[in-house]
Amino acid sequence: MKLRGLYAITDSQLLADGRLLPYVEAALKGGARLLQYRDKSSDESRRLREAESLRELCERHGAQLIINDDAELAARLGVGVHLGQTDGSISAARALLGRNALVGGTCHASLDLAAQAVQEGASYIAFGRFFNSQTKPGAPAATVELLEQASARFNLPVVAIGGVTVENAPELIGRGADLIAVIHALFAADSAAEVERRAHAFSALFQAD
Ligand SMILES: Cc1ncc(COP(=O)(O)OP(=O)(O)O)c(N)n1
Ligand SMILES: Cc1nc(C(=O)O)sc1CCOP(=O)(O)O
Ligand SMILES: [Mg+2]
Repeated sequence: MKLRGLYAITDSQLLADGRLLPYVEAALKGGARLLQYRDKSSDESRRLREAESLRELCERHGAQLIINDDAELAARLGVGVHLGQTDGSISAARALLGRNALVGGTCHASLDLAAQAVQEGASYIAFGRFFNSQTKPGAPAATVELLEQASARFNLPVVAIGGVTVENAPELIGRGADLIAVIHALFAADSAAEVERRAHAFSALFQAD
């Protein structure tokens, strides 16, 4: 499957109080191709329960689930993982999860980090942050030129993350982003219907080009 389109990422605060499953289902109905479960808590049993429910939703909607930070949980569920620079090695995750699993890596604004991720067996390389991020204001900044350089140099899907909105995403896609990873502009919404509308709007950007 070609990895291209909306990459939705969950947020524990925005999706608290019973919003996790209905809002995620709305994002999937709106066309999200990848879903990352990003929960920084240490409540293992809740994390397992939620991740299992998300896996079921993703299966139903033909999307792929990716667990943030936690290759062991990904292995337990038979899904993918996203790893940052301090979350363990991509090659170890690849060995654990097998050759068909999605293993993504954070490359910040560095082509050298991307080259290393590619060499270790990553499925995609993620760059950011491109705009001010409400979710992660301290993330190091990247420029859009990096997307062109990365897509010319590496034969892997390129993900753009950080402050992405429906308004600024077209530039990222135009410069080479295959996937746009979004938290706030997708899930900071008053209703599941609004999340679905936003997800459709993000997804439509990929049909236009
Ligand atoms: C698609 C995608 N890209 C980058 C990140 C950031 O990962 P990381 O640097 O490990 O930071 P945390 O998300 O763990 O806070 C990501 N999660 N997803
Ligand atoms: C989790 C994360 N990683 C980033 C990076 O630059 O590596 S930016 C970010 C937050 C993305 O959320 P929002 O769409 O709300 O800005
Ligand atoms: Mg991480």
